[in-house]
Amino acid sequence: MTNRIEHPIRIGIVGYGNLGKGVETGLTLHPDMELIGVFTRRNPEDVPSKSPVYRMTDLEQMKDRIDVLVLCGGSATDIPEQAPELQKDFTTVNAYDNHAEIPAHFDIINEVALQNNNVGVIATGWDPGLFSLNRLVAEAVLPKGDTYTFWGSGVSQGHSDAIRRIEGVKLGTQYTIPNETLIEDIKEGKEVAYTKTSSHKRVCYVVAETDADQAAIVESIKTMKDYFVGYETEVHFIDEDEYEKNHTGMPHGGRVIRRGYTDEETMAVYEFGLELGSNPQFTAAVSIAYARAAHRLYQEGNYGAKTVFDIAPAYLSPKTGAELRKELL
Ligand SMILES: NC(=O)C1=CN([C@@H]2O[C@H](COP(=O)(O)OP(=O)(O)OC[C@H]3O[C@@H](n4cnc5c(N)ncnc54)[C@H](OP(=O)(O)O)[C@@H]3O)[C@@H](O)[C@H]2O)C=CC1
Ligand SMILES: N[C@@H](C[C@H]1CC(C(=O)O)=NO1)C(=O)O
Repeated sequence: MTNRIEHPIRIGIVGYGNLGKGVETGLTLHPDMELIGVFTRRNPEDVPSKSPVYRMTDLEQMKDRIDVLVLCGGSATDIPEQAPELQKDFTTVNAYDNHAEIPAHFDIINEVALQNNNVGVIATGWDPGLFSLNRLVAEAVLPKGDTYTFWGSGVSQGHSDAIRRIEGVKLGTQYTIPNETLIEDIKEGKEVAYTKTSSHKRVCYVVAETDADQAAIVESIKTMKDYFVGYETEVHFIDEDEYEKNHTGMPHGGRVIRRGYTDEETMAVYEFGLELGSNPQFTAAVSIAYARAAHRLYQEGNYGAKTVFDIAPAYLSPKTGAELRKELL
């Protein structure tokens, strides 16, 4: 692993939504990184950032001024469209979270990154991301057992982004509610049926456009592949005042539980949990650490697409290998 980087890592943010704001805020906590600018599809004057804001077309003449682009668009449509194109000219990091499509996204980014000798770290964040990593470790350590993932209660950015993309939806937030009884049964060692339907409920609050077809919106949500199909889902239509008053917070969290065995009958429970005051800010914090790793991998000539499974933890830290080894004691 390349030790400490000699100059700050120069970061560009693509897309200024909740996640983009989180990266902008989070970067101020990392002395080895600097924000070069925010890049948006909108008119820069319409973007409420105090940082330099550019049009996407400005990236063309800024290739030599940016080390890593953190792609903060929505996974439903933005990342699949933007990431392959931007990968031609930049090392990138994204928080792509359409789980079913991650293998395909990896292959697309890998081909472009190898053709252009750069790095594309995909599906960072917490799920996918740190939850994925912990599921891997838990299953490697406890090969005999079962793994359960629970999210919430809180706001899923991906699911909220997805409903906001539906025609006729002006504003939308999706809450994920875990089945706490099922969690208790798992921890008590009971036999459980863990399915989409049994494990979570999804509750959506939507502000519809004035002339929108509300029945069509409900149908679009409940039949949305990869996001809502299989889950018990509620859709509530509210006015903009109620939305702004009660549904703009973005707390979340969850836990990965591996109930395993270290012999035929001795049980071990591996649990990794998160309690997040701000889902987007934490997701941004993970993407920032992986932006550091992406730049190091680029400097080592270790090109191509990477997931959290492919990157040694030490690459995430600003500390040198020697400093980290002292912390093992
Ligand atoms: N892996 C993980 O654990 C997690 C992943 N995510 C992923 O992050 C993605 C982004 O989430 P989030 O930032 O909440 O999504 P937002 O809807 O806030 O932003 C998505 C994009 O929409 C555009 N946008 C934002 N605000 C406005 C506006 N007022 N008017 C017009 N366009 C706007 C921005 O692009 P532009 O500036 O170009 O207009 C922005 O990049 C989610 O879709 C999810 O997939 C999120 C949390 C966890
Ligand atoms: N990717 C998720 C992060 C977690 C949250 C979640 C859910 O509530 O279904 N699944 O994964 C997000 O966009 O918030």
